[in-house]
Amino acid sequence: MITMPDGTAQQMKRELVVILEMAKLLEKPLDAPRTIQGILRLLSQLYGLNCGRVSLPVAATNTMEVRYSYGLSPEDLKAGRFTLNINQGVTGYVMRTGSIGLVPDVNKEPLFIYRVAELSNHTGGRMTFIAVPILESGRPIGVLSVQREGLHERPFDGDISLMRIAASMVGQVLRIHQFVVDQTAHLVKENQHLRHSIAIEAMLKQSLAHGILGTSPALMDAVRATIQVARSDAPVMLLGESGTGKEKFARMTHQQSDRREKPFICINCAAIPADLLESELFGHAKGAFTGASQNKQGKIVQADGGTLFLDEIGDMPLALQAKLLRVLQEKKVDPVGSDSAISVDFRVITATHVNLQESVNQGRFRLDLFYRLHVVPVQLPPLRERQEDIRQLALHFLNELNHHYERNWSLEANAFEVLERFDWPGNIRQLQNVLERTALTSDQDSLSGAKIKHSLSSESAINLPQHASGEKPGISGTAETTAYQPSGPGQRPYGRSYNWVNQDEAAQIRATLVDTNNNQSEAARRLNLSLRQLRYRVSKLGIDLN
Ligand SMILES: Nc1ncnc2c1ncn2[C@@H]1O[C@H](COP(=O)(O)OP(=O)(O)OP(=O)(O)O)[C@@H](O)[C@H]1O
Repeated sequence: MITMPDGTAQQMKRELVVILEMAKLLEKPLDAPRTIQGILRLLSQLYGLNCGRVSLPVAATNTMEVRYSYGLSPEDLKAGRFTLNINQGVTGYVMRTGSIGLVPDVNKEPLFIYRVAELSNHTGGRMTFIAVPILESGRPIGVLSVQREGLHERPFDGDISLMRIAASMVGQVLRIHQFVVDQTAHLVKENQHLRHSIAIEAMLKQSLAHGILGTSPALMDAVRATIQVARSDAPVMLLGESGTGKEKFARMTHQQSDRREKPFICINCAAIPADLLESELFGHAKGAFTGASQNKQGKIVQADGGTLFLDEIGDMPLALQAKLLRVLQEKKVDPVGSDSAISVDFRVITATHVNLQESVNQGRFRLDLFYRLHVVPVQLPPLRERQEDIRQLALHFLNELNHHYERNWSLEANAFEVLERFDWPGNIRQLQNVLERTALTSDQDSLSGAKIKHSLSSESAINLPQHASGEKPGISGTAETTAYQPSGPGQRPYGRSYNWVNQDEAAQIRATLVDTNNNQSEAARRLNLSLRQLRYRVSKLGIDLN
């Protein structure tokens, strides 16, 4: 049996008590601040090691701060007295080197910095400062420090070994705490991601239910914007080139609103001659003009309770704009030749392919009406800006054709390539037509890229209405037409010119990228391409961007 002096046995007993009490703290559910403070409290109350603190490095800085403490005044903590540079003082030394820091008498140690008010006021007596590293895989991740006041009989060895045990417990708590924090952050992120995916899925389902195909971000933005406001009565203005699905979106908005059981009335202001548009919209009384043999209900009254969709609103004559504004303000319609107004309640959705702000600037559209209608603008992307949707749309339309004509047409792989490389100035409607023409003129069920190209080149002979440039489509209500040029520079009847991706372009794109220091936006601008088109060409032509 080993015998030891009474003092040593006593001290070991006390150490054991402290260790057992600390271990008990670790058995409790994890609460890092509480557990670490508990450890510091035990060191102080049971062992006389006071003002315990755990200093940790501050991320991305060269400093450390006290994160957990016991017995330090809140004023000192608040005053930030415990933030120190890692190159300073005993704590910094322990953190840098992973060694033990023992200052038997702080009054005699020049390295020691008096940070605590209590210490700075300390006059006589001996004050010992002990700091041990908190290690992880042998590397310091923080420092545990205490101070011991007065003359103690016991040697420092016992204090240091007890502190090492305490530091390893603190390290364990910190590790578990960090693990929980990381896991929680990961779960929060995953949860956000899931919510986002669910929201997109829900939107896709809703848009699919209305026959709107496509999953591209540009289309989803438009779907999101539309669905968000569908249930309100806010006027929606759909902006986009011809054939981008403005009418489809208007119908979806109506179907998603509380007015869905009521009529959806659609009128194309560009398709009706100006002199007939007034009576079409507002109605007329019998005898109002030659040929008005009976009362006629206008589209606005027909839309009562439901939604009125005014397509190509930019083509509405100024006189009718004033009349429409009155209806929107007063919620009353005056049919032509009638002196009794009819009360109406409808939601208005408008669509335009022209830049209405420009029309306002040029005096062709009333500013007050513009403000009334342009409450929720929704931009519908042209097909060339959502090339990733072309395959899905093409397959869908081909299915419809097969169903309708009871045939079994299919698209060859190179047909998809051709479809995806085309600019589609007439957008989805044009895609539909080209597929139908290709199918009907093909003597085989399998439709090749060459056949699609053939149908597309015959498109170049078709006159299409002036578009997208914001140029005047004709106030009279009959849109001006312009020849659709396949690739003539400067000719952009529908957005960008008819451009195939071809190898000859590669050198020009490379040179432009070099000239612009690989600034893709600037290169796209110089090449008269959208950024998306440029990126598509860069990937198709295998151009190295480095
Ligand atoms: N996202 C889509 N998914 C499936 N079909 C679509 C989609 N968008 C449009 N279409 C179809 O394309 C054709 C043109 O759409 P729509 O008439 O809604 O376009 P628009 O922008 O109103 O055209 P315009 O301005 O020339 O009247 C329609 O046959 C429509 O069903």
